Amino acid sequence: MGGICGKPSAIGDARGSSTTRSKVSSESRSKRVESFRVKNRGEVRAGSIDRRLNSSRRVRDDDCDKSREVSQVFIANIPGIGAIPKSIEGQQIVAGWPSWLAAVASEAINGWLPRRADTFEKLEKIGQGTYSSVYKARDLTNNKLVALKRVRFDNMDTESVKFMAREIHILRMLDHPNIIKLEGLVTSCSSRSLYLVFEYMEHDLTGLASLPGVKFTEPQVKCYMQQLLSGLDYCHSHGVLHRDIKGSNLLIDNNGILKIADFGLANFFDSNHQNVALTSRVVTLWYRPPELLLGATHYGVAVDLWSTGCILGELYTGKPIMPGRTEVEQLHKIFKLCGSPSEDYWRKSKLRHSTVFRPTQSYRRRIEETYKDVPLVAIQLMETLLAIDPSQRGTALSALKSEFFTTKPHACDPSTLPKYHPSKEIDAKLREEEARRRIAEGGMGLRTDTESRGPRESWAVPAPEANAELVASMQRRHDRANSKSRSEYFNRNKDDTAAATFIEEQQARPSHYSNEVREFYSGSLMAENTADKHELDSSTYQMARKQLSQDSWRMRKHDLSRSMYRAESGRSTSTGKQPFMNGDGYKGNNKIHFSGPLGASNVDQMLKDRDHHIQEAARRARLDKARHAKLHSEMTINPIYVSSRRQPR
Ligand SMILES: Nc1ncnc2c1ncn2[C@@H]1O[C@H](COP(=O)(O)OP(=O)(O)OP(=O)(O)O)[C@@H](O)[C@H]1O
Repeated sequence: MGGICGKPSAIGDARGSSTTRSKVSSESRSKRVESFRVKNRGEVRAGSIDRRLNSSRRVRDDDCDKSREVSQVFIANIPGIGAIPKSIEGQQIVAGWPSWLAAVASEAINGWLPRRADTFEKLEKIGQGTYSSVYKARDLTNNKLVALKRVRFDNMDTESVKFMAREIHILRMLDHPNIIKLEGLVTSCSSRSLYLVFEYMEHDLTGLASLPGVKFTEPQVKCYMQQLLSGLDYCHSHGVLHRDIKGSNLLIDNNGILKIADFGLANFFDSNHQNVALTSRVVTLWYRPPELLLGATHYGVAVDLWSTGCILGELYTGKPIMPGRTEVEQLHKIFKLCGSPSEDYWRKSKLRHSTVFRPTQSYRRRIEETYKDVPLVAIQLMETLLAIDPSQRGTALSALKSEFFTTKPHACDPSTLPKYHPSKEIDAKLREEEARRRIAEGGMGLRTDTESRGPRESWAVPAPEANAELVASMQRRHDRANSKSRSEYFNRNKDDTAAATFIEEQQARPSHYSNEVREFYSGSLMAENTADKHELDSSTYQMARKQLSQDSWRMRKHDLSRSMYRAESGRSTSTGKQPFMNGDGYKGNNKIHFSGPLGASNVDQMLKDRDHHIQEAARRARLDKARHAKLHSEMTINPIYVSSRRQPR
């Protein structure tokens, strides 16, 4: 994919060779296009691309072979995708699709021809997702700006390609003003990656909300919510769950139009019976509903509605409303705000993790009292969307008919919204990094989250670890031949983490339950070891300290704690000791904390202690570093001194 990734300086060099290539193959190309057009009953629409091919701004794609010359054509408005006979796969290869893609994703590309890389001019990177990078580019065929989402298939297992094929398949099916439009695909003959071509959107909601000084008005919030719910209603009525609704996946253009993007986790669902098992490892942690955290595998539209409720709260408050760092903490935040599930709910839902996650005390619902400044109609909608029982959340359509939209002030027209500077989640991250760098340069040392960032920016971007399980889950799907689609339909547990399966095993074997599950949860909530000697001597702690200087603060906290946990658990194993836990899963100020059953006081205390330990460890690391620096300067000045002095720990 040299063309897409090529630097502007390479553009001039590529001009001659591409032009020659274009002339040489023009005859065979038109024959093949014609043949493909006939075979697809005239669905192929040849673009007026040849003129553009002579453009001086064309980028290099030297690696692609001549068979790709046919590819400067695309199709619009593809009807539903049916079963693909084998002969179509052959035609697809003739039409320019790489055989590895046609073999696995024939349905997804059916009726389309690949775009070629040198019909785009790459401009800049605008997004970094879990398994993809997104670039702003210019489509040289029509001079329009586009977004190119590059998906790499490093180890090229067919399951990864099928996973991507589902995203393409779903995107092609959906056609709605509030859903991002997939305009084409670019393949590379040289590398096994694929570019998805989308219409270009200037903002995403996370980036916009984190712009300094931006505060949304009520008509504006209603305008965004109306568009989000309209897009969702369309998805749901077409049998598609998005399963990753969050600010950075809600794109907004300069005309105020909001479009739902990133269908990487989307899937079809059975709207009537919900009898098809789906994975519970979906939705970014902050936006994940309680039933998924509790291991539900039969669910429907309610998962997207929960995330929508989180977005609504975020639009009013300017920050994510439940930013948990781990699944346990996320559930605790949910219970504290939305109340704990009723007895009836626990009994009926039979959720896999309910035994271990069930709080020892019940929590009261506190949405209204928490958001006193939010208008009542918005609170009412939040109450519905953030119902603990998914069956109480209604539908996107019922939300659209709610008083929130019928009461004045009404949603404004998107075109009347203020125009903003382009802003993306990636920009918010960069601003955050810059702010941290400035603080570090100012000699203020390491700070906690809230100390080191502005109030608005501070919660704009999910912590890298906030979605660790989801990332790991997706990574597994890509790394191993263990696709979500396969596992969801044939074995609901395969796609879940070993840890989740582990809980089930433990539940089946009550005699081993406590110790093993405690260990699992100590990993989940993270265990802290505060023994100075152990921290300072262990090589893992040294590694963690090294990371302190490299990573973002949130990442630092996460890795530091995990390294310390690993060190601690390694020691426990070597001595053969099992960690000790008292009745409520919390063991005072020292050593290890376990999540165990949730109790309001113990979790709050645990989190407080954990932050305290992390700050302590960071402080000690700073002191240690200063000691090293001092000693180093002494050694440099006075070599004799060195030999007579013992090395520091
Ligand atoms: N059509 C587009 N126009 C402009 N920017 C886009 C477009 N599509 C994506 N982006 C930017 O790229 C970012 C990442 O894109 P996307 O969410 O599709 O990738 P991903 O790998 O699935 O991400 P994640 O893992 O965060 O869900 C988005 O948050 C957005 O800022």
